[in-house]
Amino acid sequence: MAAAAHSLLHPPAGRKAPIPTPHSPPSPSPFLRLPSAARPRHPHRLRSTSPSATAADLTAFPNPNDIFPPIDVDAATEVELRENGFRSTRRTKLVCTVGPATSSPDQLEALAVGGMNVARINMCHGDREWHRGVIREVRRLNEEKGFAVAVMMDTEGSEIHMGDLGGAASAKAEDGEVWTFSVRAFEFPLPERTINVNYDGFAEDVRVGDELLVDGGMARFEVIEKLGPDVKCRCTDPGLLLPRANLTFWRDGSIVRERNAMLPTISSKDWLDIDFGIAEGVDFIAVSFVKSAEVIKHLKSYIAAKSRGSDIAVIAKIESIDSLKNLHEIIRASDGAMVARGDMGAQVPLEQVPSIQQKIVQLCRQLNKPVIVASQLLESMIEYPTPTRAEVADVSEAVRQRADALMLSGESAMGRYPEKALSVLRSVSLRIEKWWREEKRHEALELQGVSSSFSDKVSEEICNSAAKMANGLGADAVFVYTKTGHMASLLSRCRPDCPVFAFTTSTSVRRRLNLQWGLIPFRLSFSDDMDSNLNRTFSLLEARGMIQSGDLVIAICDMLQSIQVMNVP
Ligand SMILES: Nc1ncnc2c1ncn2[C@@H]1O[C@H](COP(=O)(O)OP(=O)(O)OP(=O)(O)O)[C@@H](O)[C@H]1O
Ligand SMILES: CC(=O)C(=O)O
Ligand SMILES: [K+]
Ligand SMILES: [Mg+2]
Repeated sequence: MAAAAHSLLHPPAGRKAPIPTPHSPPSPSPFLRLPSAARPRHPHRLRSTSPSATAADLTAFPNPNDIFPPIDVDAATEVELRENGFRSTRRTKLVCTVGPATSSPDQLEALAVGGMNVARINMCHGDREWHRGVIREVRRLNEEKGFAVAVMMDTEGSEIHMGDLGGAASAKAEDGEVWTFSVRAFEFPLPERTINVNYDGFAEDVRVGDELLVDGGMARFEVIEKLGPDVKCRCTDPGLLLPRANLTFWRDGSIVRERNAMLPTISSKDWLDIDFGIAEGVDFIAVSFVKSAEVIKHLKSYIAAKSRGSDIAVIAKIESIDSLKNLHEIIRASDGAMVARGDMGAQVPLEQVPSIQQKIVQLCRQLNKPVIVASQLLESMIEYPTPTRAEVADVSEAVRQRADALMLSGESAMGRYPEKALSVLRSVSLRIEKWWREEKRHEALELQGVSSSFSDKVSEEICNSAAKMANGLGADAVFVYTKTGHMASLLSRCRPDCPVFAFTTSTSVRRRLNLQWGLIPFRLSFSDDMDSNLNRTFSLLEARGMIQSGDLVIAICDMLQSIQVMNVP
């Protein structure tokens, strides 16, 4: 079960060189104060256990709630902090798609231990009972084992896709074979070389000569004959057909969007799934094949009316040509975005995907929305225990772009090495983040203002200043006390050199912050008296060995809009 904390690729990164921190006692006023500069410096001691302590540590650890009820942090994050030290702890968040390979309690726990921040369930696959089982198991792990894994539900959407393969896990299409794609309702088992298509207009919309792509080109066919509901196609590029694989058809080099362009983004099945997600209290709903901002606004107001007070975040999946056309409005309307490269690669030429990815990542940062880079990051690890060099380079690039989160799909859902794949994401993230900090590769990205009200503008400026001060002073951490999570996300947006400890009273805000770069969300009740908040936090964290006397902390709070700079007493 132990997901190795450190690299499969490199030896464990050694302990980071000691970071000098100035000493000074905390001063009493809640406003901007600096520690006295000319104090002696002492090396930052790391409260390390063994370098590869993850799983063992977690099982050896009693449930933190039993001992320290007033403060909660994700158990695996706490271990990572000890292992890597404050400043070197992982910033990039990790999303794992749960599937048959990872849905048992032990498998889910292994992913949580391995650093999964968000568990994704894809409503294209599995049934209601299966989804409910996974959601409840994640919640149970959180409660009983001290994790804070969030749950993301990903809608099916109503793009054209194949049906189930009559129970088969996959089917192989060979060069030259003739397959029938049909809109007929078949009894199982399906006739040989027959694929059911979910879109009723399919047989009318396609023309002889069109090219049919399965999963964006994993297999290709040419339409050779139309016979009522049946469309005969010859395989021109052999490949593996997976149940419910996405289908697109192309004519004269362009994707065909006939009447299927009118399909709703959220189908009637999706609405039922969304009701289910709201009832089960998922943290994120990712909307597949978003075409416009309207659908996001519609869903957000539905959630607000239906779930009164709960704050499910809506993530726009950018995976179609229409979503690229309306990118700004869609992202502005959403609580985050996903670069869904799988289907996107079926709709735009593959060579355009990398620049689109970079554009979306930067736009999300500008608009202060978390962004997930998804699909095929470690595709070969579905079958093999080590990634290809090219995959490692791809993961590195997403980390270097400072995307908030990376996502595993088939690698964790149905691959042979889910924990190893997660461990690769972890070690590559750590290594590239460290490289970036050491090289001080501060990007040219100039952050523009995102706030509309004056009060928000003040918060934004405080966050920008706090991040800048943290970098300039070599702070060990920024502490942010936030009711809604907004100030924490503004800090994350600045991508500071040290981690951000985000204290929030709400369990759901805390789980939502799991998706944002560099944030370590804690649940803590706090007051509007910053001095007492800080003293309480210091003693709680010190008792847990998470901070120690002398650590330099910059603290901000959304209620007071103050900045304090102080050493842990
Ligand atoms: N709940 C599940 N039950 C069975 N198989 C699953 C499940 N979730 C995922 N899979 C398998 O893992 C593969 C990759 O998962 P992923 O979530 O990326 O789906 P996808 O079908 O490729 O579509 P998309 O991500 O575009 O919705 C799927 O094609 C499917 O074979
Ligand atoms: C994740 C997803 O939906 C895609 O890449 O298509
Ligand atoms: K989906
Ligand atoms: Mg998709």
